[in-house]
Amino acid sequence: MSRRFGRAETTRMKAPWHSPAGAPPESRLLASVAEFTHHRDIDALDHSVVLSLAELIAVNSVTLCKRGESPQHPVDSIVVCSRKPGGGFVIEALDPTREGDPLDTLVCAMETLEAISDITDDGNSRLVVPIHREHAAIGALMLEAPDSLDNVRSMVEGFARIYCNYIALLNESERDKLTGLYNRRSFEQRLQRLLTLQRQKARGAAQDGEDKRRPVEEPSQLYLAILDIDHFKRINDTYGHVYGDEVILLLAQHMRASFRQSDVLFRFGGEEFVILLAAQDETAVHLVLDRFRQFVADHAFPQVGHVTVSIGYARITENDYPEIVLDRADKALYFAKQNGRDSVHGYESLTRRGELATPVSLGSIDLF
Ligand SMILES: Nc1nc2c(ncn2[C@@H]2O[C@H](COP(=O)(O)OP(=O)(O)OP(=O)(O)O)[C@@H](O)[C@H]2O)c(=O)[nH]1
Repeated sequence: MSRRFGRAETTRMKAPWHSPAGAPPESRLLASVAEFTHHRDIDALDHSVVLSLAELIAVNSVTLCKRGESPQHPVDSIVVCSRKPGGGFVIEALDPTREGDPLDTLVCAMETLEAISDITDDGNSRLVVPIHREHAAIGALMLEAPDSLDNVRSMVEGFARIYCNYIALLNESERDKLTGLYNRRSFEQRLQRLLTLQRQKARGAAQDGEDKRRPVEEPSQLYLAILDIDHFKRINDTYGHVYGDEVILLLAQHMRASFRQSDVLFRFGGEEFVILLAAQDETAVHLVLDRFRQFVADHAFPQVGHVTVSIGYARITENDYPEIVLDRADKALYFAKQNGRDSVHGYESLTRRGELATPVSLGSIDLF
């Protein structure tokens, strides 16, 4: 299989379940479904699905691709489980932004909602099955094997249906009911995913740098921003909670439309939102956040009219505890609230200018 997107995050795996030698195929199948639906964590579930299928069927590899939220980013994540020549499996998370085949084939199956059965350049059989719910694909499964995969197609489609139902349940527990944005519970896991993706991109960029034919991607930093609606209590008190809720909902929709698909948006509770975003540097992140602040200030909400927001942000590095970064961004937000609201402030620049007290260190806050 020609993989033009880069390799990353390798984990050596054993089969997750053990069915006795000679057990009937039905019990192996049930054992594998029981194993993957045991997971409550979406990344662990994804790994378990590809591994279970690779164990059940004599394949070279099983790929699970998850759909992105915009046409510019049709794929959100890709996980591949490959059989090793000496036995056992390797699971890799691949960079979903690299173009070419097999990404194009996976996207085609997701768009047409039709399974694709073909032969790869190196002569293997390939089966791509869309994972869909209510006429919309949430992803696709792709299998490659030396022999024909026609006889396993209905089983793979069954796996796709079970996976789809189960992921819907897990997704519900990760999302805020009013806005559909991620909730606070999913914050740490999303942050870890983003840091992993960041590492993959850095590695990919280094490889591209060695390969002079490829354009080098500009390095970027990760930032965490906390956005809070100003004087929200007044909105509730003046117009009632229903209009208050509508402001929260519309603001969330504007956030989705304004930020990049790769930025991760949370409603942390009440009228407070968190954004995880990548930017070239502090100037760039400030510009993006201030542009959104200005958009909100200029926008007229139904009935309520003009509303403003305050934003505080801080940089995230690999070694930071999430609580520390949240606390830094919160300090910058507090500064904005104390200094006129309707503004954006960065923790690092406030600290450099000596406008905040002592920088936040691990010993200074309660982690639990
Ligand atoms: N409508 C609605 N109101 C909420 C929700 N969650 C929290 N609130 C209200 O949001 C208000 C937040 O008020 P405060 O924390 O005092 O802050 P504020 O009035 O926005 O003032 P500043 O943040 O200082 O600008 C409270 O009145 C909460 O009851 C919600 O889901 N819907």
